[in-house]
Amino acid sequence: MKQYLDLCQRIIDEGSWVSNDRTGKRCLTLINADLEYQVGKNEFPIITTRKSFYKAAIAELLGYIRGFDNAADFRALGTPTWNANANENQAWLNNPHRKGEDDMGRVYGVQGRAWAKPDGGSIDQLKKVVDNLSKGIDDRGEIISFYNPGEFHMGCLRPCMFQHQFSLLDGTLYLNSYQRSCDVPLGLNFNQIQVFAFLAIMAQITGQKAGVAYHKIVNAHIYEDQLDLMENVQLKREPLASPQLKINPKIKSLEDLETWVTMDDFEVIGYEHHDPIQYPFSV
Ligand SMILES: Nc1nc(=O)c2c([nH]1)NC[C@@H]1CN(c3ccc(C(=O)N[C@@H](CCC(=O)O)C(=O)O)cc3)CN21
Ligand SMILES: O=c1ccn([C@H]2C[C@H](O)[C@@H](COP(=O)(O)O)O2)c(=O)[nH]1
Repeated sequence: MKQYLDLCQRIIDEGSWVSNDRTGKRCLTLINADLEYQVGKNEFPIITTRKSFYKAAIAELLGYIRGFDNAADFRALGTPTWNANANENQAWLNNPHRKGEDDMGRVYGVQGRAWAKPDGGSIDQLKKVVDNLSKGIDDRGEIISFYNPGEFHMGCLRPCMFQHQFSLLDGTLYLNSYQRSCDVPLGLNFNQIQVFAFLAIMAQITGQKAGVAYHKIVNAHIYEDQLDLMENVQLKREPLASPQLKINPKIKSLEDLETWVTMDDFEVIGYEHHDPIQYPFSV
């Protein structure tokens, strides 16, 4: 929690104003932040200075794992977070590749599970990594990349957390996640949980011991209409103790994640938090 608050304060103290054409808003922006999560020690990096809807964050991750390309599937799993990008952004609504209501196009999970090969067929990046890690193999390329510039025009948004690399060292599993663009008040609240949970889940289904997750953020920003709430409400609050994430131990394979797992299989034990804050969202 402290590293999150320190990043917010750094943006306020050292950030520069940048105008953003896509949203038509200005952002207070900082380049480069490195966050670390102790997954092996189960120090769950959930925000306590406001109420965090952590189940929605995990539902997003599960949707990426399942290769979803539709905001309705995300809603059914328990998160409304893709509704606006699928249905309210004019550039995407005008895009001939959009297949109708709720379609997100070839984003995140589609790239992770079905990266199109130029010579036909597709690549399931996630399955390859799971299969290797389950056998104790780290070929120094256990990478899941969502960043496919050749298909940006076929999706509603370029991926923000665009790459995850797993490493096995001395019987411990590590994760390095890379994020090109981060809405710190809204997105990072979810992204921290997702990086942590991704390592915890992958360790569990591959039978490895979880270690540390390293989260690199390049462009970290606060939108102009979020700044007052961050500076004068959230940063005035005292953080509370970090809780633990409990994942149903019956989840043992990628197939389990693809079929029967729901948000009931994830619980945060002892989550104390301050009141919710509703930050404005930019589409
Ligand atoms: N501007 C922007 N910021 C983002 O963080 C973001 C995007 N766009 N587009 C794609 C995804 C969608 N994500 C989202 C979208 C909405 C919330 C949000 O409204 N969160 C609320 C509660 C949501 C709920 O009720 O479950 C929050 O208070 O955290 C968070 C992340 C993260 N990403
Ligand atoms: O997981 C996510 C997804 C999105 N975001 C934020 C970061 C930016 O504020 C927008 C995306 O806008 P771009 O113009 O494509 O950079 O969404 C996030 O923080 N986390």
